Amino acid sequence: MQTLAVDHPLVAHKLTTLRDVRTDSPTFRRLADELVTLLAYEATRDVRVAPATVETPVEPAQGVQLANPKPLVVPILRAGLGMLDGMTRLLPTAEVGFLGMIRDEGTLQAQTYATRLPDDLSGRQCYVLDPMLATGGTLAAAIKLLLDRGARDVTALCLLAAPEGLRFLEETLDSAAPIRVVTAAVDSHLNEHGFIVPGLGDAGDRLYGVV
Ligand SMILES: O=P(O)(O)OC[C@H]1O[C@H](OP(=O)(O)OP(=O)(O)O)[C@H](O)[C@@H]1O
Ligand SMILES: O=c1cc[nH]c(=O)[nH]1
Ligand SMILES: [Mg+2]
Repeated sequence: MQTLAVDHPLVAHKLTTLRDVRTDSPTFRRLADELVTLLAYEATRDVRVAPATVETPVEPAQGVQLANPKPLVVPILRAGLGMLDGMTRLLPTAEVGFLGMIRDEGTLQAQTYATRLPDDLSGRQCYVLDPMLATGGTLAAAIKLLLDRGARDVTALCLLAAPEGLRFLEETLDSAAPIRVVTAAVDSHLNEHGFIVPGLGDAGDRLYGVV
């Protein structure tokens, strides 16, 4: 597994405001959207393209276009939805699948409550969106689901990752498939409630309110 913490002053600047407890939901949503577009630039560095020719006003030019099958973007509901627009702005022809997962805040175990994905993911490059990689249970279960459907090339985009969660993914995922995690930062540790420290709190609640 490869982990990339994107080292860029704009990412650090936006992340700092995102963390701030005084940042309201509308601002939090806008910053999450902007951050994912910056992360997506790095996360799609190996997106597959095929040669293409276009007519410029002057003469034909050789270029590239996204190869088929098109990439699949998979936000993990609920908080991952806050990253979807930012991602598809950069990859407008990508298809979108959905996973609904919730972590039991007592046991810290992830449960899947919704799955809407293509049955066959062989040959698809998959981009999983979830702002928080804490214990890693949610992301590990999501990636396993994609691998079980034939995906062999999975990149996860997170706003924050904990070292414990990254280690858990390393230990539990099939190392034969190339898995990448692209994050805005790797934080210090998890607290006794499984929250990322210093973190930003509950990402779903900060995006959408407490339910
Ligand atoms: O790495 P883990 O320890 O599994 O925790 C991370 C998960 O917890 C949060 O979702 P949550 O369960 O709060 O659901 P929500 O998006 O509906 O708020 C977050 O968005 C991740 O999906
Ligand atoms: O810090 C954390 C951990 C899990 N889920 C969150 O939203 N935040
Ligand atoms: Mg939540």
